[in-house]
Amino acid sequence: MTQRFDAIVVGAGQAGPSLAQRLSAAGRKVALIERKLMGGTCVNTGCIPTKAMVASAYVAHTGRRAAEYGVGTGDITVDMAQVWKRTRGISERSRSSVENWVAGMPNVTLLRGHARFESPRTMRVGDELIEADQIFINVGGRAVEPDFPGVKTVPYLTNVGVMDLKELPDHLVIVGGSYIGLEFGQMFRRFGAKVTIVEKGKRLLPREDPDVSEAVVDILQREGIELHLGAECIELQGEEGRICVIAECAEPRMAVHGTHLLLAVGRRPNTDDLGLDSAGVEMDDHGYIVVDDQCRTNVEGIWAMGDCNGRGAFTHTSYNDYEIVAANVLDNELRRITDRIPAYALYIDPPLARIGLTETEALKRGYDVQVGVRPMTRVGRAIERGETLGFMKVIVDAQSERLLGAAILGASGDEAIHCLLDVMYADAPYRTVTHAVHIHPTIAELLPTTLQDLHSVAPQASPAT
Ligand SMILES: Cc1cc2nc3c(=O)[nH]c(=O)nc-3n(C[C@H](O)[C@H](O)[C@H](O)COP(=O)(O)OP(=O)(O)OC[C@H]3O[C@@H](n4cnc5c(N)ncnc54)[C@H](O)[C@@H]3O)c2cc1C
Ligand SMILES: NC(=O)c1ccc[n+]([C@@H]2O[C@H](COP(=O)([O-])OP(=O)(O)OC[C@H]3O[C@@H](n4cnc5c(N)ncnc54)[C@H](O)[C@@H]3O)[C@@H](O)[C@H]2O)c1
Repeated sequence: MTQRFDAIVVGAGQAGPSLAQRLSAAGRKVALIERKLMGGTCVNTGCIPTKAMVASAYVAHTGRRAAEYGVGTGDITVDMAQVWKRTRGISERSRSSVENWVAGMPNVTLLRGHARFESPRTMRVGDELIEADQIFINVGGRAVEPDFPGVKTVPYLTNVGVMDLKELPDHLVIVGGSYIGLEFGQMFRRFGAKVTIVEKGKRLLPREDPDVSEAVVDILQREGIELHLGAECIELQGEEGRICVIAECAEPRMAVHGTHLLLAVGRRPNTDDLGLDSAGVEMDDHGYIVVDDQCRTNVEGIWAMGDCNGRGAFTHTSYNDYEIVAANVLDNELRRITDRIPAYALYIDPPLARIGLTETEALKRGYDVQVGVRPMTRVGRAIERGETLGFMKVIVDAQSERLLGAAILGASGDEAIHCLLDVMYADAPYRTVTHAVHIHPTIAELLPTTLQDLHSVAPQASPAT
């Protein structure tokens, strides 16, 4: 017999539980379906555990520098089992709180299992058939497992397995030099492993301005991380404990031998086994569910939120998709994905925080670009903390006097950047910031000064991509 609900929410990641709660508060009878761990990627194998590990790595790194600050320590050692235990504890507490939250939601039935469409209004979860007029998909994604020659013969880790290592690898080789590759690369180096990162791009982080890429390379190399760029033709050989990553096409030819291999070459959506064909829901060539500005799919009554719609790849974008859907469906308030200003942080140390356009993008779009740059060596708080790597950079449109974007690669940049982001959301002139009096001594204190020191950038001086 088919069980009837008002709404089905598939996936308990960043959007699903919040939407289930709003629907339930509006008196709807809701089925929330989760096939694995409540809280999804961020809570279990993503942001939360990685940032907990980054925190351990930061302590190890700062401990090694303790004498600079006049603090004595013994030799710094890292107990990976304790790093793992702390990380898992933080992640598990977060998962429990999602579980308890959902368990306390009136009108919400949690079904554990894999959901698959049987028709546009019906889904199967194990032996149960359920139906609803509104279905909200929040199925997230997983690591791409690339078809490199030799990949089937070589043991490798993804973001899931690498977090479960309870012993330090001697030499971790990482393929992919973006968020996951760089965050894990720096943390394992700080834990004491030799780390090599192999990236197919000719420069690291090609979506960022070249000055940002160069500074990130400098930060990583200072810590002894080996980088190989332009490695487009990866081949794998070896066995447990003796792995070889080869790129004949790299110049010079590259062959790196390591003990462990992490593949961090991107994510793919969990849409291949969702029965979307049976519902007639359109996907793009990469399997992302095609949605409009309100997260609606091509099938009336079906929405897709979070990583699986390809319109964002972060926890905050998934959560914002929930807010957009809730506003449109329940509050009769028009909210749109395109109202969102790009914002993200790469959690190496110091972090790279980014909002809006890069300088390169702003020039390409024909803005009358002005840029202000301040090295962290000229930020008092960074000097006092002994963390002076990186710089802050603001990008302004001289015509409208609006902020177009910013990058802060520097201590606490991930926090400080929000005072610029909020001014962008307010659509206020950048002078709002230059006239603001910030607290001394903070990292954000120097943002008004950086904005008072703008210079024009001609299109021909556009940084090479
Ligand atoms: C290592 C790593 C670090 C990250 N760090 C950050 C960070 O610092 N900041 C940041 O903003 N983002 C970060 N991210 C990205 C962030 O984790 C994701 O963008 C976010 O979790 C996406 O949320 P979601 O709700 O779209 O999907 P998910 O959190 O992936 O949730 C989807 C849920 O759906 C379930 N599911 C899938 N298919 C089905 C089905 N058929 N039936 C039932 N259930 C199903 C899954 O089990 C999962 O629980 C990181 C990601 C990784 C991998
Ligand atoms: N701080 C954060 O917000 C954070 C942290 C971790 C992960 N994430 C999310 O997780 C997602 C996945 O991260 P990711 O780093 O795996 O993917 P990504 O898509 O950001 O980067 C993949 C990298 O692998 C490289 N690559 C791809 N194919 C390759 C090949 N054949 N050989 C060598 N290099 C190759 C790419 O050039 C790129 O640099 C991101 O989209 C991000 O949104 C976010």
